[in-house]
Amino acid sequence: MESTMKEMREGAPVLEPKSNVGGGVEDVYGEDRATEDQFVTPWALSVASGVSLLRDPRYNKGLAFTERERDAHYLRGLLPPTVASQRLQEKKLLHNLRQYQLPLQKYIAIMDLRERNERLFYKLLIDNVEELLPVVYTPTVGEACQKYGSIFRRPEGLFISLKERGKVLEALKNWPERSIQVVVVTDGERILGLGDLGCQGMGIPVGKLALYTALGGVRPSACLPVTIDVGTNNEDLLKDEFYIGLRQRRAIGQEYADLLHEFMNAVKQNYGEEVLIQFEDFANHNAFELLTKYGTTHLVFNDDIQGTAAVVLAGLLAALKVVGSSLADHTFLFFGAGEAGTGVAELIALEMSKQAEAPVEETRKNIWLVDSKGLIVNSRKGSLQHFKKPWAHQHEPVEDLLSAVKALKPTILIGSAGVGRAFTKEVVETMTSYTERPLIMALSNPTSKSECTAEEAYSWSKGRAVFASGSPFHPVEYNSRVFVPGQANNAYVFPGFGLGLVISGSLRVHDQMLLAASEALASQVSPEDFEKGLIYPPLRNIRKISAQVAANVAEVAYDLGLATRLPRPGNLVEYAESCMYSPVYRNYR
Ligand SMILES: NC(=O)C1=CN([C@@H]2O[C@H](COP(=O)(O)OP(=O)(O)OC[C@H]3O[C@@H](n4cnc5c(N)ncnc54)[C@H](OP(=O)(O)O)[C@@H]3O)[C@@H](O)[C@H]2O)C=CC1
Ligand SMILES: CC(=O)C(=O)O
Ligand SMILES: [Mg+2]
Repeated sequence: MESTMKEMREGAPVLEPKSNVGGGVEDVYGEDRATEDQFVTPWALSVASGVSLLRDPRYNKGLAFTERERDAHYLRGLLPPTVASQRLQEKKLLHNLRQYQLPLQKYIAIMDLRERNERLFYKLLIDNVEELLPVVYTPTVGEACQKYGSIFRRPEGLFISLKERGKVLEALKNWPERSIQVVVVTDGERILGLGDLGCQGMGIPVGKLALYTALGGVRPSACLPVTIDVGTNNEDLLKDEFYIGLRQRRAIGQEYADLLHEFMNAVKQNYGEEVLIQFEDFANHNAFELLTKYGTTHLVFNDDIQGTAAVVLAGLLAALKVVGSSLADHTFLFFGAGEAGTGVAELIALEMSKQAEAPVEETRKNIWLVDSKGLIVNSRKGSLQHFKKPWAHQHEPVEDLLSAVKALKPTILIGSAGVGRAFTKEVVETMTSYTERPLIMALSNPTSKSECTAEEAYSWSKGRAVFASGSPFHPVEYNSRVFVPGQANNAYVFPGFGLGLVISGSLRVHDQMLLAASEALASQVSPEDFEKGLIYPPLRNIRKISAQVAANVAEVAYDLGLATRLPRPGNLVEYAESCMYSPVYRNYR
C-alpha cells in the first residue's frame, strides 16, 4: 500500500483493477483514485440512455417518460413511479416559478429548466409568453447580465475573446451543433440602456435566441449565441472578483476589427452563406460600420437599428388608423439619436417616401432628433457622427427636450436615449396642449430606463396619449377607463424576420423586407386591440404574427431574387407555420 501511495504521489500510472473506492464501486478507470495532479479521461457515452438520457436537456422528459420508454431506455428505477403529462409538468413549473418573489430568482429557475429539459422550457414559454417574456427577456435579462458573473453556471453560448485570435474557427467547431441557422452576437458594449457590461452581455444573445425559438419557431439546435470579448471599460466589472470576462480595457481600432473579421469569416466558412448573423447591443460607433461593412458579403441584420425600426413603424401605422391620419401629417421628435433613434427615423422616412412617391431627402424633413447635445441642427453638422448627418435640419440651436417640444410641436415623440424619466410631466402636458392624441413611445430598456411609465403617459395626458414602451407595463386605470399599453419591442419582429430569411434561404437583408415586416405586424392589430389603446397585437398571438412576418419577408426575398430555397412555396404563411419548431415531446422508439 505504501508503495502505491508513493507512486500516486509521484504521478506514476496506478493500475490496480480490484481496488475499491468509497462505497465499494470498482474504480475501473482510476478516476476516483487519481490525485489532483494526475490525468483522467473524460469518458462519455455517445447514445443517450439511462442517466445520460435524463441529463441530456434535448431529450430529457423527466417524469413524462412512459412505462415503455422507461423499459426501452434503461430508466427503470431512475425515476419515481408517477408518469406525468407535459401539461402537468408545465402546471407544476408555473406554480413553482410563481412562488419566487424576485424576478432574478425566476430567471435563474427558468434557465435551469432549460438546462434540464429544453422542450418543457419552450412549451412553458410559448404557452405563457405574456407572463414569462419579462423573465427571460427585458427587463429581467438586464439584471441577469449585470449579475451574470455571479449566476454563471454553464456556458449557454460561445465566448470568443481576444485569446481566441487565430482560433475562432476552432472555437466554432467546439460548439456541439453543426447546422446553425441563426447566430446572435454581441460585444457587450451597449447592453440595453445599461451600458458596457463586457462579457456579461452574454445574457442578451442567449435571451434573443430563446425568443427566436419560442416566438419564431427556429429550432433551438440551429441557434448560436456568441459574445465577443475584447475587454470592458466598465471599471466596476474590472474590479469585480466574480467578473468572467477579460480583465482589460476594450480593444479598439485594428485589433477590434481583426477579431470581428475573423469571426465573420469563420461563421460563413463553418455554417455557409445562408447563416443569419444578428448584431445585438453593439455600441453605435461599431454597429453602423459593421452593418455596412458586412451587409454586402454576409446575411447580417442589426436588431437595434433595423428590427426596432420595423416594430416602431408597425406601431405607427397601426396607431394612425386610430388617430385617422397618415405619417406625412405628423411631426416626429426623437429623444436619442443612436442606433434605435436614427434606424427608426430612416424607416419612417422610407415608408413616407414610398407612400408619397417623394425623395427620401424630402420626407426626412419632418423628422427631428435630439441627442445629448440638444437638437440636431445644421450648425452642428461638422461635428456630427455620420448617421446623424441626414437629420441635421435648418433650425436655431435648441438645448433640451422640453425646449425642442415647445419649438417644434411634435405630434409623435419617441424615446431611445436610455435615460429614464426623461419625458417629464411638462413634456407630456405640453404635447397634450396642442395635439388631441399625442403618440408617445418610450422605447428604452429595461424598465428603469423607460422615458416615462404608462401611468404617467395616460394621467399627464388626461387619457389622451397613445402609448407604448420597450419594456412592459401593466394596464392602467384612468378616469374609470382601462388602458392597455403596448410593448414596442423588436421582439415583435426579429424572430419572424429571421424565420423568413431562413425559410427562403435569403442571402441578404433588404430594406424592403423591413417595410414588409412592419406591414405584416401592423395588419395583425384588431379593432378590439385599438379599443383598449393597443397599437400592437397581443403577444399571446406571437407565433401567428411571426409566421405572417416571416411570410412577408420571404416574399420580398423571392421577389428580389435573394432567395435560394426553390421552388417558392405556394402559400408562404402556411409554409412558415409548417417550418416552426414545436416543443411537444416526441415518442422514443
Ligand atoms: N424597444 C426596443 O425594441 C429597443 C430599445 N432600445 C433601447 O433604446 C436605448 C438606446 O439604444 P441605442 O439607440 O442603441 O443606443 P445608442 O447609444 O446608439 O444611442 C443613444 C442616444 O441617446 C442619446 N442620449 C444619451 N443621453 C442623453 C441625454 N441625457 N439627453 C439626450 N440624448 C441622450 C445619445 O446621444 P449622443 O449621441 O450625443 O451620445 C445617443 O444619440 C436603450 O435603452 C435600448 O435599450 C434599443 C433597441 C430596441
Ligand atoms: C430590445 C433591444 O434590443 C434593446 O433594448 O437593445
Ligand atoms: Mg438590443
